[in-house]
Amino acid sequence: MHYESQLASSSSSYTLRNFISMEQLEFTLWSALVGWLGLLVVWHLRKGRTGPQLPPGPRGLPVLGSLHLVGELPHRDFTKLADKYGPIVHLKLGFVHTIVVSSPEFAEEVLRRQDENFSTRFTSPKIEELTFDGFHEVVYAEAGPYHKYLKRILKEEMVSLRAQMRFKDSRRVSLMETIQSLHKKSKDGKPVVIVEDLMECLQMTICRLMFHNITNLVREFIPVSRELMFLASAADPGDFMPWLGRLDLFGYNKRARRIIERLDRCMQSVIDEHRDRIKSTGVNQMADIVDICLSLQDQDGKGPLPDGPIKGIMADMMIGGSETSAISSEWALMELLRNPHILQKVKDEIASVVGTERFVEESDLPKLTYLQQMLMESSRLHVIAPVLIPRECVRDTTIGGYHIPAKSRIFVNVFKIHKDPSVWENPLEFNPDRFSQSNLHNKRYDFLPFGSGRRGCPGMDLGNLFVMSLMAQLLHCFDVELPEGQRIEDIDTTEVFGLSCPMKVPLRVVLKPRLPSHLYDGIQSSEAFCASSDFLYSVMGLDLSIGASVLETINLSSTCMVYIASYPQSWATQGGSVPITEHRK
Ligand code: HEM
Repeated sequence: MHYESQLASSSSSYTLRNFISMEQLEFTLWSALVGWLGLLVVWHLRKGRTGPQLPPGPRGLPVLGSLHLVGELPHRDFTKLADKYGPIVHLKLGFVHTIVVSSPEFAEEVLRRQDENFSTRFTSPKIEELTFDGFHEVVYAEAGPYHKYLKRILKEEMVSLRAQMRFKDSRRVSLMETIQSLHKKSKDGKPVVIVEDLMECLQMTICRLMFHNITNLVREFIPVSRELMFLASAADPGDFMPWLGRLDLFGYNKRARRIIERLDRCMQSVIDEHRDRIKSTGVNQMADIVDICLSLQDQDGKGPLPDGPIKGIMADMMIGGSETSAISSEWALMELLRNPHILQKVKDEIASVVGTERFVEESDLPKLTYLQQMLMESSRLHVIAPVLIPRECVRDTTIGGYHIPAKSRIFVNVFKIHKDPSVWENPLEFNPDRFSQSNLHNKRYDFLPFGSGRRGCPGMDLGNLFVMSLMAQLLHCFDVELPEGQRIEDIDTTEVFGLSCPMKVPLRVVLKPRLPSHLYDGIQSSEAFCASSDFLYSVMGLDLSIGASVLETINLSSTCMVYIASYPQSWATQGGSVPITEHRK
């Protein structure tokens, strides 16, 4: 009994002692936690006061951040934010730090001074699908030696004016086919959705530049690459909440995989066909871009440019080259319809240079300075990539004294810069004269239709050439009018956001031929062109570029050149130019 009561009392006193110590322990732990949190808050506040802060911007909601502030036209929403918070804005889009710069000064900081910090693109599971044999094409390639090499090949060997000299006839035949087809359509006087014809013209041109005359593949290639364009620009929840990317809620990753497989098959057969032809004839005629790419490989397909990147280059050409130029032309046409006095001035200029007894030649283009000014003005008001293609910051840095965390997504709001009243007088007015020789000024980052820096557009020269020739030929061959009953004020000038920004309601126009009918009737068909050029290639072994030397004399006019020369786009900033031949060894 004694033993039992002793045990009972000892056990109860043990339990009590134990309880008290637990309470003390808990108290101590809580005090430590509160103290630690307090210290953390003080440290954070002090850090905030002394270190650089994030740029100003909206606070955002939990999880979503400020996604609700960005709608279908992000460049317009970013512009509203810039009006409220200033030329550099920070917002969280989902879980992603997002920085929008909207002044020439901050654009220069991103595109030139800190180009290296902002030279990569963000990736997502969808973008990871967009590879060929595991190789990215230029647009999404990670910044580094591979991107630099591929881009240099694309620019110097394929899309520069020098490289394009050999493809003059391919360009001409597609353009003249379009004129012929528009001429037929014009006969019934019905309106045409002009961007569709322009797009087809450019896609055919690019296919011909790339693989000369494999017509059946061209037909397959065009719809597939359209789907690729859509997928590349489609916004996905995974872009803002990275863990959602793998769930593939909208099925984009799967679609991207499928489309790349199709495109890959299509391009591989083009490459194989070219390789077989070169093997069987023992000569690479350098007749198209695939031939040029294959010249960088040895007979077994090895060398610095395997098949994967060649397919990437073809995808870049198709995506980068066709839609951008077609849409630029559509916007320019729209502005001309809204400004008949400017349209008349452009037509007068073309007539004075070309006359009325022949079509426009590429050698006429440098003389069409007012047309060039008009196109530059149109690309100022209607930017094809209003926030460029977003980049990612590779390391912590500062802009204008503000902290920019590594992995932030960066948008350069060219849309706003191009309409900044402190840079452009009456910015909303369509006035080609602001690009005339006498009005040129030396500011570099207030006009960025092709972006700039390491990620700037490599196809600027070719894009300009496409748009110039299309517009010159179209305006020379046809009087372009609005359909009967449609007033200028009825034109809907809203845009759709995407990889490029087309008109929401495509422009419909009525075309009336202006030249003598025998000219349209005499347009050579593509079959005739292919037959004659094939004959030259295969029988006589002639390189058509010899006969296509007109482009040697083509330089954009001095107006354009001053601007382009002032583009900080140079390869010098990318580590100098290693001669391409070194990569061929
Ligand atoms: C009027 C025609 C064109 C316009 C307005 C245009 C515009 C642009 C813009 C704004 C960018 C983003 C630049 C940046 O982020 O700084 C870009 C990138 C690019 N463009 Fe173009 N472009 C045109 C024609 C072409 C053509 C003909 C090609 C053909 C090869 C091309 C290929 C590319 C490529 C590969 C990139 C990605 C560059 C990189 O990430 O390094 N573009 N373009």
